Order: sequence, then C-alpha cells, then structure tokens
Amino acid sequence: MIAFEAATRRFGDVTAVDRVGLAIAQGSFVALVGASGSGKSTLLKLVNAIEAPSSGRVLVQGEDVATLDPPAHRRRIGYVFQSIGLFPHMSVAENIAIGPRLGGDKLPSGRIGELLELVELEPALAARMPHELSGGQRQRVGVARALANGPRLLLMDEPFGALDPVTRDALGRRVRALHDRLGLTTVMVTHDMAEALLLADRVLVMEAGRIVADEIPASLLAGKGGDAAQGLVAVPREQAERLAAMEREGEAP
Ligand SMILES: Nc1ncnc2c1ncn2[C@@H]1O[C@H](COP(=O)(O)OP(=O)(O)OP(=O)(O)O)[C@@H](O)[C@H]1O
Repeated sequence: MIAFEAATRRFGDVTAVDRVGLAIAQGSFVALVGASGSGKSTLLKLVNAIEAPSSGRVLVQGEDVATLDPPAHRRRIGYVFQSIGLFPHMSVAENIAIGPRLGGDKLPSGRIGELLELVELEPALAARMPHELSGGQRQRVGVARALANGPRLLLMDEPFGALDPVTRDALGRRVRALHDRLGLTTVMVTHDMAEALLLADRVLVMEAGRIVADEIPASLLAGKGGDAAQGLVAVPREQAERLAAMEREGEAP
C-alpha cells in the first residue's frame, strides 16, 4: 500500500525524515511512536502529499506521490489529526460531507447517518454545530469525516491525544474494529506505547528522522527492538507492575 524509498525531508538544517526505507502492506495497522520531534508527523505527511520529499520517493499503491495531483490524492486518503479541524460554522453533517463536496460529489442521503453509526454517534447529532459536542464526540466526527470518501488508507496523527483515558481507550478499540471491518490500511502516530502495542499489528519507532525499530507487539514485549524501543515499552510495563504491586499490598492482611 505504501513504500518509502530513501525518503528524506529536510527543513533548513533539520532533517525531519532521514532516508527512510519502508514498506507497509495493505491491511496492516501500523503504529508510529517516538520522542517529540523525531519526525513522525512529517513521515505521515509525506504519504498524503502535505509535505514533499527533499529526496527519495514515496509510493502509494505503486504510484509515486510526487506525480499525483495532491488534492485528488488526498481525497483518497482518510486523515485524522489531534486538533481535528472541524469547521466551526458548519454542522456535523456538513463537516462530514466536506471532503466529497470539495471533490464535486454529493454524499447520498443516508450516508451521513451511516457514517455517524460507524463511529457510534446518534444520527440526531448530524444537525449540531461542533461547539455543541464533547471532545470525544468531535473526534468521532473527525473519524467519520475521514471515512466519508470510502478511503482504503487511513492516516491518524495523535488522533486521541486530547481525550480522557476512558474515551481514548474506547475510541481506539472502535477505530481498530473499523479498520478490520472496512479492510483499511492504517498508520497511526501516537506518543503512547501502550496504545501502540494494544492496537497495532506492527510498531515502528522513530528517532531523529530514522526508523530505529520495526517489530510486532509480541516481539517488543519479548524485549526486542533495541534500546529506544525498550525504553518506551518500559513505561507502561513499569506502571502496570507498580499497580499490581499496590494491589498485592492492598490484599495483604
Ligand atoms: N514546517 C516545518 N518547518 C520547519 N521545521 C519543521 C517543520 N515541520 C517539522 N519541522 C521539524 O522537523 C522535525 C520533526 O518534526 P515532526 O513534527 O515530524 O516530529 P514529531 O515526531 O511528529 O513530533 P511531535 O511528536 O512533537 O508531534 C522537528 O525538528 C520539527 O521542528
């Protein structure tokens, strides 16, 4: 579905993405983790032509992204990001329909309701304005909007970053279920290694523009992937161990 061939993106002296070579298979759910500034967002933006490589190539379904019309290419790809970017003066229904509308298509009647149902929102919310929704509901609308064009590829940049842990967990599972049901290929940037391990089939760790680990969750949990990856795995593991220890202490007579 996606191939990076020595893909590099420089901003002045900063090499945000540094000679990345990578193939992402159709149907996979890939999480991209790493420290702030390691290049995760830039790598994602190379896929939907928000950024162009300074050198190297990015291919989507075998086509070099640089040769495609950017707006048409973007309309084929679902994109969800943390700040969502719903238009405040448009209703939920209008926000969901904006992508197809920009492409000259009108969503068939009933499709908005279907998309809302897909992300487990009441059809009645279609008439609301974004400020009348909770953060979690807004984020669900963002996912519905990303799916409006029926994309095969879903890119998510910290999609759940601003949500409370309960909503975040529920929406993560929902997106994974949608990924499976719709046969999507999903690439998700997250700061949260636990989320990556729980949702993804494959976890990539970025450091200074390079992919420094590329493992399945079971391998990361078994200690593979090198120091940077294991440093990230240690955080949720130590938290779980501390909680388990507290629970044991609580149980002691
Ligand atoms: N448009 C830009 N102009 C200049 N520098 C940029 C631009 N976009 C990104 N960078 C720089 O490229 C590097 C990688 O940024 P990027 O946003 O890809 O990292 P990230 O891993 O997604 O970070 P975060 O987790 O904080 O979102 C950073 O040093 C950043 O400052």
